[in-house]
Amino acid sequence: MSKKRLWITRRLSDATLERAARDYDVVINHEDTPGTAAELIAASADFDAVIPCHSEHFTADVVSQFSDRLKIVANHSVGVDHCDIPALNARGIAVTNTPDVLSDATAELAMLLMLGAARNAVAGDRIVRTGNWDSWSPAFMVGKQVTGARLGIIGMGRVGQAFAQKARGFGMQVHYYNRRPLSSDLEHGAVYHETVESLLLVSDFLSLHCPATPETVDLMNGERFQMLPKGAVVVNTARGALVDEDALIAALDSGHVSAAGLDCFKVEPGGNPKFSSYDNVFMLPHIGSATRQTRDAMGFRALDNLDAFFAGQTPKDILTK
Ligand SMILES: NC(=O)C1=CN([C@@H]2O[C@H](COP(=O)(O)OP(=O)(O)OC[C@H]3O[C@@H](n4cnc5c(N)ncnc54)[C@H](O)[C@@H]3O)[C@@H](O)[C@H]2O)C=CC1
Ligand SMILES: O=C(O)C(=O)CO
Repeated sequence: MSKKRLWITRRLSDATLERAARDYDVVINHEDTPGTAAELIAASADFDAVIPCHSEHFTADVVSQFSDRLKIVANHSVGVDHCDIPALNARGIAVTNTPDVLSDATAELAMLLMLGAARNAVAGDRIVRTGNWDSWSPAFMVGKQVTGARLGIIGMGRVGQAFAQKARGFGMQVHYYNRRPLSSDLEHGAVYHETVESLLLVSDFLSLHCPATPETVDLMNGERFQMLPKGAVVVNTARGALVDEDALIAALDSGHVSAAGLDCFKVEPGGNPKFSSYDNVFMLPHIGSATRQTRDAMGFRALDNLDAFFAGQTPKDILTK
C-alpha cells in the first residue's frame, strides 16, 4: 500500500522527523516558517495529513477554502485555540493534540517564571552581566518568598495539576478555580474555589493554566487584578489571550501586582513591547514545552495519533470541540 502523504509544517525533533520519514511520504518545512493561510489551503489538496504547531491558524475562513484530500490535522501542541475544530470536523477532517507529555515541562517553566519574577531575576541578571554590581546591602533586591505563600491556579487540568505538585514541594498552599472541582484523590489538599473572584482574594501568587476560549479572553482584567492581595505575582504560561495586558501594566504601575512571569502574549511572536521597560516582568518567548525529551514525546504522540487514524482506529487524542 502506498504511504500516506504528510506535511509537517515546522522543523520538529530529529527523532520525530526520522520516524515520520520512515512511515509516511513526508514533506517537511525545513525553512521552519509558520504555515500561511495559502499554504494550508494548498496542503489540503496535496496531503492526507498535516502535523502543524500552534503557529498555523486553521480558521473557519481558511478551512472553508479547503479541498477534499486532507483527512487529519494531528497537532504538535496541546492547546488548540489555533484550530476551528467544528469547522474542520464539518469538512470530515479529524483533529488531535498532544496532551500529558508536555505537562511537566510547562509546569517547570511556570515555576521558573514564578521564582524569577518573585526574586528579581531580570534586574539581578542585568546588574551582574553589565558590570554594574557595585554595592550590596540587606535592602538590596529584596523579593517575595514562595514558601508558605498561597498559590492560586486557574485551570486545574494536566498542566495546572503538574504545577500544583511542584508548588507543594516548595511548601506553597494550593488553591484553585476550575470548571469543576477535582476528586479529592487528585486535589492533594488543594482548596477549590467556586468562583474566580474567591480564588483571587487569596492568591499571593496566581498562575494561569486554562485554555484560550471565547470565555477566557481577558479573564484577568483590571477589576480582577485589583482583587488580588497587594503585591501579588502573576504567572501566565497558558495563552496571551487570557490577560488584558494594558490592565496588567496598570496593576504593575500601581504596585498592586508586584511582578509578573510571562511565557505567552497577545501578539506572538514578538510579545508586547510595553513590558520591556519593566524589570519586574520576567518574560520568555513561548517555550513552556521546549525541552528535548518533551519535543520528542510531542512528535511521537502526534505520529501515534496519525498511525491510529490511518489504521482505522480512533486516535487516543481525538478532539471534537
Ligand atoms: N506555554 C506553553 O508552551 C504551553 C501552554 N499550554 C497551554 O496550557 C493550556 C492547558 O493545558 P492542559 O493543562 O494540558 O489542558 P487541560 O485541558 O488538561 O486543562 C485545562 C483546564 O482548564 C479548565 N478550564 C477550561 N475553561 C475554563 C474556564 N473558563 N475557567 C476555568 N477553568 C477552565 C478545564 O476544566 C481544565 O481543567 C493549553 O490549552 C495551552 O493553552 C500548554 C502547554 C505548553
Ligand atoms: O502545546 C501547546 O499548547 C503550546 O503552547 C506549545 O507546546
